Amino acid sequence: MDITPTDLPEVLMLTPRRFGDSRGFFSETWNAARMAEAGLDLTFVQDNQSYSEAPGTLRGLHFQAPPHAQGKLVRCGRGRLWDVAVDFRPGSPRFGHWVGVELSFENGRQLWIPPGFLHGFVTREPGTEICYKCTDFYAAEAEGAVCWDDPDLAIDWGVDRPVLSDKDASAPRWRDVQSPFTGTEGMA
Ligand SMILES: Cc1cn([C@H]2C[C@H](O)[C@@H](COP(=O)(O)OP(=O)(O)O[C@H]3O[C@@H](C)C(=O)[C@@H](O)[C@H]3O)O2)c(=O)[nH]c1=O
Repeated sequence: MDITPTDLPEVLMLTPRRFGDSRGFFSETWNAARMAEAGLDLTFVQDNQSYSEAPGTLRGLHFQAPPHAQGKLVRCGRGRLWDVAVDFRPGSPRFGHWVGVELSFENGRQLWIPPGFLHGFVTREPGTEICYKCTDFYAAEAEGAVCWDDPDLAIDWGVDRPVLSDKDASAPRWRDVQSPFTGTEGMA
């Protein structure tokens, strides 16, 4: 497993080893003991999958407020997507900064997004599947969102008119959402 920090140092890119043979490949997509040895001692309680038909489908930017804050380990099971994390921790020197990484079935990459970050993604191929492990359960009452095309964040999604849910199409602006985080999330 190769682990590389991104421009947001708490957001990590993980590339599990693939054992290829004449059938295809085998890969451990999560191994708690090995990851703990590598400094990522995490407990996941929920696994999620979503599937998007059209390329240019955008989901985000989402978070869950404490005490239900979620860290997410994201990978692409099929197709290709652009995964984005935004630092939403008050007091962080990188508050409001974002990072994007292409995740695909082909490259097998994963992105670790700690609690305290917004998460969103846009699909880049038809029939794209995303899978992610979460460190806390879904809690509808703790859900929050920031609009994907916020000018203060200026995220380069590579699409102008994405397919959105009604909820995401009417999400509030970054400057109007009070961060519920303490600022220490994601610290080692
Ligand atoms: C996220 C979630 C949704 N749901 C339900 C609520 C709703 O009826 C339906 C669809 O929910 P949404 O429209 O919020 O799904 P979606 O827009 O795919 O939301 C997801 O987006 C990405 C970017 C994330 O990071 C996730 O945490 C989650 O917020 O699924 C659950 O039952 N459990 C869950 O964990």
